[in-house]
Amino acid sequence: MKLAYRVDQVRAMEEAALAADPVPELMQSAAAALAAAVSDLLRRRRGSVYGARVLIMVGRGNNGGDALYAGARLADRGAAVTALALLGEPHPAGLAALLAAGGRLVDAAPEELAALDVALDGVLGIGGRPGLPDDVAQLAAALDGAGVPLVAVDLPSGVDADTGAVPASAVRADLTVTFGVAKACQVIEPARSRCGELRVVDLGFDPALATDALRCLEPSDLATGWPFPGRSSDKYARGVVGIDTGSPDYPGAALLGTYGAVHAGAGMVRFLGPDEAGDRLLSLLPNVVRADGRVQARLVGSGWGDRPDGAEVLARVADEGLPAVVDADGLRFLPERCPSHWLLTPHAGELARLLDRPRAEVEADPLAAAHEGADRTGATVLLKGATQVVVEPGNASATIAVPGPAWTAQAGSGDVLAGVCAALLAAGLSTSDAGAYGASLQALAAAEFPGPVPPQQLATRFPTVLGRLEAARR
Ligand SMILES: NC(=O)C1=CN([C@@H]2O[C@H](COP(=O)(O)OP(=O)(O)OC[C@H]3O[C@@H](n4cnc5c(N)ncnc54)[C@H](O)[C@@H]3O)[C@@H](O)[C@H]2O)[C@@H](O)CC1
Ligand SMILES: Nc1ncnc2c1ncn2[C@@H]1O[C@H](COP(=O)(O)OP(=O)(O)O)[C@@H](O)[C@H]1O
Ligand SMILES: [K+]
Repeated sequence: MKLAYRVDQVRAMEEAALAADPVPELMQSAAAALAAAVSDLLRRRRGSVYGARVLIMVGRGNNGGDALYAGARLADRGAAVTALALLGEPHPAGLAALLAAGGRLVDAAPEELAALDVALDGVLGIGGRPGLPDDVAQLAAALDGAGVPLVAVDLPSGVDADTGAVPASAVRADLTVTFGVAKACQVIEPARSRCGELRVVDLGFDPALATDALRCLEPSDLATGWPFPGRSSDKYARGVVGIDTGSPDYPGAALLGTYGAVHAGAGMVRFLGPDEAGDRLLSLLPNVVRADGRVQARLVGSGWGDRPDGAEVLARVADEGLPAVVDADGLRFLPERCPSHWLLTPHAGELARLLDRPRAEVEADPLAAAHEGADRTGATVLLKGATQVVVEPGNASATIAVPGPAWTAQAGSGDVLAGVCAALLAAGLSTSDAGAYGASLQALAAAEFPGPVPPQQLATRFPTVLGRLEAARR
């Protein structure tokens, strides 16, 4: 599992490290690692650092300082390094080091950008506000257009470091060399995609100083935490899911959720929704049981439309006390306070309606919106989207699912995912793990295909992915 942090947490870790080591030393460690990463890139692309043409875009903070010191190291190795000050006076000691090593300070970008071998973005780091002045944005876009590899120092300038939003112009990097720990913007879209490859430089920060880091799942976490059946497991150990989804207008949601639960390994699925969907389901999946009986987790809400008894169904599910996934239209009928063993699976529009806010606000800061949703409802929230985040009520931490291709963004994907999450709840996982593992499985399965596939076909790839994960455990 990777961890990522907000700026206030990074600053606290930085301060503690600074108490042990003076500023220049920390900056020198950062610059040395940055110079090494740029040297690797130059060697890969042109064989050597010697004679490479390097442009450094410099702001007026320590981020520019890192870039200038790294530039000095590259100049020492024979690169032709040019620094361009973009926001005023650059870091004085860093600039002095670059000039002493034979680098130059210029007041305009070179005419022929395509002749550059690499550009460093040392404009803004964790002290930056989102967005870039127009001239900086134009230069960054021109470098990108000219095919010059861009290395972001700590983070791509212009992104919002804490939310992952890109509200205005921002650098698009090929490589980001980040210091101490990963930052939230490196794991949340759309900023995540602006980072390119991410390299985290160890500066000896103490992660124990921040208890509520963002937990970013990797496939190995699924291999360890997925409830694979044991040799003596029976269908009840694997878990029985009771599904009441779909409606005459939306029968497909019932089929898709059931596909999700069955292919994610539910021991049994009882389909308790409308007959139209149930009859069709049996012809596709004869293993599905239509009779009520023992159930270990419920799935409700997908494809309900304006179901007239929606609130009563949810009240019954709450009284019964079983873990449950409440998806889609079910979210319109939530009680004042939900049981803590419920997992809500809204997309941004559904969460916006729940919080009575514009959708754009949820999309601009999905993490904050998911926290608000969990705290208000009392249930765990899996907020779906390009970044899938899971938040428990009263818990300042959050889990981010393994990211997957955008092809997943299609009608019906959410229905399948809700079925996967319900199967995981029935197998005994916590609401938070069920949401995060479910969303991760969907992403890993989607990554198996070179392009779009319908969600029901995606579900049939779950067994292959799970088989591989289980084998990786041994
Ligand atoms: N303190 C330390 O010892 C270390 C700091 N490090 C570096 O220091 C960086 C943070 O440095 P700073 O706190 O100086 O902050 P920045 O270097 O991010 O820059 C802040 C400066 O830019 C200006 N600014 C912010 N947003 C702007 C915008 N949108 N348009 C125009 N100007 C804007 C601010 O007014 C301020 O002057 C980190 O990202 C990292 O690169 C690393 O060297 C590790 C060690
Ligand atoms: N850009 C994206 N990249 C990857 N996955 C995405 C992206 N956008 C949406 N998704 C995923 O696609 C699924 C869509 O779910 P949802 O909108 O609820 O569909 P529906 O309700 O029609 O079934 C969710 O799992 C969501 O997280
Ligand atoms: K930067």
